[in-house]
Amino acid sequence: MAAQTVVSDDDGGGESSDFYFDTERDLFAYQKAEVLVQALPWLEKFAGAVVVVKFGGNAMVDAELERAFAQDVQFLRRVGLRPVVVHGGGPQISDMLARLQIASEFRGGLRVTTPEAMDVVRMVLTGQVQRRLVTMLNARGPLAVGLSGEDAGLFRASRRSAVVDGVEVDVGLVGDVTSVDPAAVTDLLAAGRIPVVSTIAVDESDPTQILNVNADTAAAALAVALGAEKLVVLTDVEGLYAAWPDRGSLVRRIGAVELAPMLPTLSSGMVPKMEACLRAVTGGVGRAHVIDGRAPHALLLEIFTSDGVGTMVLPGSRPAELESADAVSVQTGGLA
Ligand SMILES: Nc1ncnc2c1ncn2[C@@H]1O[C@H](COP(=O)(O)OP(=O)(O)O)[C@@H](O)[C@H]1O
Ligand SMILES: CC(=O)N[C@@H](CCC(=O)OP(=O)(O)O)C(=O)O
Repeated sequence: MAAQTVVSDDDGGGESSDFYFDTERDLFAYQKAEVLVQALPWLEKFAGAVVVVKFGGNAMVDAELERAFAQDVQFLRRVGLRPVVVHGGGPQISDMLARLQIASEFRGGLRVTTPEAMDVVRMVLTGQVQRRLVTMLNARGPLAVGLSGEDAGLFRASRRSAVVDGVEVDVGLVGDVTSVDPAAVTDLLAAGRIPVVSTIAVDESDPTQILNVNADTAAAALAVALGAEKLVVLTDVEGLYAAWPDRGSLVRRIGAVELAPMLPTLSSGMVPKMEACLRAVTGGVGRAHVIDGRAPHALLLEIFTSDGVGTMVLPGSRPAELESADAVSVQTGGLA
């Protein structure tokens, strides 16, 4: 007689059952159901939770992935979470500036933004990227509504410079978010909508002037202002690497205490992302995550599986209580 596969299913509450499968088909069918069962404690834990999801321009690499992202966000909303999408669009802005033959450069990770470039930043973020995301999200129901940081005083910012080799350099119309009025977002959430936010800010010293702000830092500021349960940043790497670009050095969990001294050692795009995660968890957001937007459905895997994906940042120091809440162990007895 062929050996059976034994699956020991721990319900996370101390009870455990053994199931026996004679065929691979039976085992696969069980594993499909098991994915849903594993999601149960997370569905309970995150019922009604506000989750701010930052969708980076480099994660928007193809239409299929964008569709999968939209499905994930719809899924979160349909199962009772309250997702808020904050999007970037750096590469899309660079493409448009190149098409319009407007010179563009980054200094210290920030785009040097002339008044001419600022018009393009606003046009691409609010007029193109945000519109595309809203349309895609609404393919499964009219829930998404687009907002810019200009709307209802959402983001106010002060002008900032960049630091290059220890020297301050002027980067033009670039700001740091100094205050967030989340009322427009909370109104939409209360109405059951999915807010989709482009990160243009109004200059706090001149209400007629708009500023270009980094989308990671704006997403963190919004997550703090909303008292979000989670900030999830989707980008084009698996997460934070301790020894970039050594792929063996992926950091799965890190506390704010361990992350803070690491920031000066990081390079390029990871700096604003990890600063944003740090700002979020020190500002009261429960967890911040950096995950790979190139992997289809990474958002669902992060939120509804015990192991999650990518890098998780926790407030304080890295505690030991984080191992899986509902472990399921599979012992194969012949089918594997
Ligand atoms: N320590 C690190 N770990 C992971 N990625 C890093 C690290 N240091 C620099 N990076 C770079 O940061 C990039 C992500 O930032 P960025 O290109 O700004 O993405 P996004 O458009 O999603 O905001 C990665 O593709 C990688 O090249
Ligand atoms: C000041 C500054 O650099 N602003 C960014 C805003 C967009 C952004 O941050 O987009 P990603 O998340 O895709 O990188 C820019 O102009 O590219």
